[in-house]
Amino acid sequence: MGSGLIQEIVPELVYSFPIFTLDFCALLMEEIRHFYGSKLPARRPNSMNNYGIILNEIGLEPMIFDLQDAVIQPLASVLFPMEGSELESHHSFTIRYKGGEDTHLDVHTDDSDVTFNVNIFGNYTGAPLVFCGINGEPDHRHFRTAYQHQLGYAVMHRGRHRHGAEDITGGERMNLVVWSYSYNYRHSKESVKVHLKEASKPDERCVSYTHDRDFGRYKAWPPGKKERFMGRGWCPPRGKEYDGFIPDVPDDQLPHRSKRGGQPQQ
Ligand SMILES: O=C(O)CCC(=O)C(=O)O
Ligand SMILES: [Fe+2]
Repeated sequence: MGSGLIQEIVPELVYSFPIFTLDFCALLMEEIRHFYGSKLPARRPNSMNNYGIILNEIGLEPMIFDLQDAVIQPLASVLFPMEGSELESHHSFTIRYKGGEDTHLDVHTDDSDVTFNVNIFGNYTGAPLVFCGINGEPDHRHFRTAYQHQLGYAVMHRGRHRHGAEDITGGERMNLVVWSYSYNYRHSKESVKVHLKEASKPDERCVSYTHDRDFGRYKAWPPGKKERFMGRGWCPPRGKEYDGFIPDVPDDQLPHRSKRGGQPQQ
């Protein structure tokens, strides 16, 4: 931190630093475009991402382990000592936003303990990465900052930090994302999820159509999302709503009231 290379984007929560040279970004893009060109079948990295590739499946697992050992682990143990002191596995993938394809990523938390996210193709406009609060805290749906990716720069944050990517307005953005896991953290009492009552109504930029019960009160539904998600959200959990909360669909009108008590992630 003292070197000035690592910038604190949200104090104590989100950091950014240069990591890949422009040549390396171009090489990685070449490899990924070759894979797209091959038309080989690809499983998608998660349910929110239709155009990404799982990097282990195109032979890049050893490279990502090297990256985890050399960069992610040493930084995570200093920046996020509780979640990041012993990272031993990862799920790594690319994400792509482009007009006519996925244009954004709904607000969410990651199924990771520490997330490392580098921009590897930057010929685009829009698509800021929005950070809100830590999942379960009273202000977890309050806007903190909008970060504009820079080519070759990484962002690091905890998996349970609520975030999302807003619409791309032109060009194409591609990022490499590494979700790292810590067995020890996952089996510690610190990782037990506690959801506190929300302090006040959410900010418009922090509501999620996938997860929230009151999305429609704050934002217009993107095309096709209302039909698919309205009445299916879990957030805020019942009993933890802010004063004055009104859901999009009252509980007694929910056709498929979820029996799950938990908080689904991506
Ligand atoms: O667009 C971004 O940079 C965020 C990607 C992200 O949050 C994810 O893939 O989980
Ligand atoms: Fe994410």
